[in-house]
Amino acid sequence: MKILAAVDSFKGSISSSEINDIIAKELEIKNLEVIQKPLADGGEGTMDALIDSGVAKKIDCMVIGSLGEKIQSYYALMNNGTAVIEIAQICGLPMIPENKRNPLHTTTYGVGEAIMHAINHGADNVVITLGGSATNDLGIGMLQALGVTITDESDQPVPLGAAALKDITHIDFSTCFTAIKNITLSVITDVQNPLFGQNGATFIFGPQKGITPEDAVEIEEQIQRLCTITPILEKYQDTPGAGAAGGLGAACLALDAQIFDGADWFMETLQVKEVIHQVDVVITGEGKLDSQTLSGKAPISIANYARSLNKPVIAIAGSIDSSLLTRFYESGINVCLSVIPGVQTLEQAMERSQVQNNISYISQQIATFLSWPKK
Ligand SMILES: O=C(O)[C@H](O)CO
Repeated sequence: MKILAAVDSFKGSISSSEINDIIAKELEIKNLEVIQKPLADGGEGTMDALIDSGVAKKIDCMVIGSLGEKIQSYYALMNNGTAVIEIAQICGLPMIPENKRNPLHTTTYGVGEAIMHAINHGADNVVITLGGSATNDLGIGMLQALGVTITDESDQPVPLGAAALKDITHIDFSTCFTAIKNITLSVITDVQNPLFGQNGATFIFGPQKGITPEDAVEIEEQIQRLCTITPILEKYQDTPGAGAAGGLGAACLALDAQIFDGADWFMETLQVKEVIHQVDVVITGEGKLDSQTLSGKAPISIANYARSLNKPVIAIAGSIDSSLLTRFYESGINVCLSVIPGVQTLEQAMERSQVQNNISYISQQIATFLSWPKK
């Protein structure tokens, strides 16, 4: 029997490749054949999943972090010339201490620097994964790093951070570096929100980044104003995903980027669908199987496709929202298994060696079941 192990990372605990390795080891003891595919949906862990699977190499780069200081970051450069840049590794919220979280001063400048670094390393296709940012600067920092002219009424470049949005009187995309016009730019967004409005970037995601209600109103007004003076931003203000990463989505769209669904892009890139054709059973899952999983996360994309081929799907997870089981079944998952063998605190259940043990435990159960009856 052939099995596909394609489980997304258990965020904050263990990577996709490590989980698949544990599953493969336990199943192979029972003489089951396992094909492994790392899984990600464009969110945290996307670059690592590509690097771990060997389809991309890790390229280190020094860029400006969200607080304006130089930081060591990296991106994934695939053998086909596609660079994948996870903005959460450059201006991500968890990268800065809580007392320093303030979008008035945080910037996306480093994202632009990473894009240029990748182009200088031969990338002709750059995929930016948006989400988990500490910024709300409408992508102005990134645009500045890419040569877009952004000036105040004295024709001076404006400082970094959303506090300077109010000073901008002129945005000119025509000065954007030619190198950007010569590559294909794509974005994968973690949310579908528009740029502004009650459901937009600032009001929905600003508070988690430390925006005060008063600052939110001011930033919102400035973003709307900048759209009215910049037709290319205005064009994309309502596009789903424009509000991702504090408006970085809109800035990327203005650079002519195409928006992709993260899970689909990943499955396509790692040819996961082709493998589903070859196997008898699919094992997928992620840290939490919940309502977010149902809104297009990678395990659901896999399960959907497997169902279309009539292949059974086992989903494993650290926690399962049991009120949604019917919806998981309808989406192509045949059984949802918790990896937790007994009572554990959240802290224990997320501790690395405990997670490894838990995944071994559930893999042994699956292996015993799938290898029956003994020949
Ligand atoms: O970074 C953010 O603002 C959120 O993750 C939504 O994209």
